[in-house]
Amino acid sequence: MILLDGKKTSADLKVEIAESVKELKAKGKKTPHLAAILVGTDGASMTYVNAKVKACELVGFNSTLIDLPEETSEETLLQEIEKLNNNNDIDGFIVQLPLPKHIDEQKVLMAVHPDKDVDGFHPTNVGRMTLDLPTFLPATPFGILELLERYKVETSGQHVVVIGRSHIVGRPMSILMSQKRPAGDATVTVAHSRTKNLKELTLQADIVVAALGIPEFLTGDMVKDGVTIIDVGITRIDDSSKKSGYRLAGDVHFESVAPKSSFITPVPGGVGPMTIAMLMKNTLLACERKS
Ligand SMILES: Nc1nc2c(c(=O)[nH]1)N[C@@H](CN(C=O)c1ccc(C(=O)N[C@@H](CCC(=O)O)C(=O)O)cc1)CN2
Repeated sequence: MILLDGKKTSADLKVEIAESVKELKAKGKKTPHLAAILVGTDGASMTYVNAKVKACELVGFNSTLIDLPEETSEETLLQEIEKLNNNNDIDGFIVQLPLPKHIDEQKVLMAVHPDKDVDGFHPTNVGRMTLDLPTFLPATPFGILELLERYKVETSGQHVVVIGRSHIVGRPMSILMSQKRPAGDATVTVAHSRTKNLKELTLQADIVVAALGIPEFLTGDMVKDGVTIIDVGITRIDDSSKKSGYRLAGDVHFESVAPKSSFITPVPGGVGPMTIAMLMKNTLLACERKS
């Protein structure tokens, strides 16, 4: 069993991105600048946004964090987005999800200019991704492709079962892995909460992408020997024995699944850190595209 080490791979990627930034600077080009909008005080979202700002520092980007209170109106948020769309120094920006319930997420994501949409969530960019045209790929699926490629996991002709159909992970993952591309060319099945014979499907899978958000859902009896496992889930579970007060659980029951796997991502240290690194890659691309 080989661990797909997202922590190390993302660190390698950040070194590569930092090199590109140095080259840009040496040529007198602009320093990439990422902005992030955070609405509210959700603990996990704060952790992720802070990690994005820290990653910017590490690779030599400029960053701007716009921290808005929970009660921010949709209108105010749309105004903040418009300011970033019109700010020439900002190459790309993200609105951290989830948003508070009173805000229409789709309306917000559609307000981000596609050229600055480094999350790849705008319908224009989703369409371009679907047609396999140059665009910003959503960071989590992009990170999974990068991990599979760097670890030389065979995907061509393999049966991939993606559990979950979210706009951020499951849906784009299924599209990307079915395309003719590195870490693609797979035969993909998308399973979700209404799927009737899930275990029958996962038992046939060469690769399982677990992205349903139910902790430790996928167990050893649901997979075949030699399977590759991509665990996208990160749930915080109360645990008073930990200093933080919680432990992190993936969607995969690691203890029973790992012994049957050829490759498996851990939680933490698997897909999560790759998400941050690929956001940096998209921001660099946004900056390079402008110059
Ligand atoms: N605008 C966006 N919102 C959200 C996205 C996104 O790509 N864009 N994805 C997720 C959250 N996310 C990034 O924003 C993210 C999740 C997890 C990690 C990560 O590094 N996790 C660590 C554990 C960290 C911890 O909780 O202590 C790990 O897995 O090792 C980074 C980014 C939803 N929202």
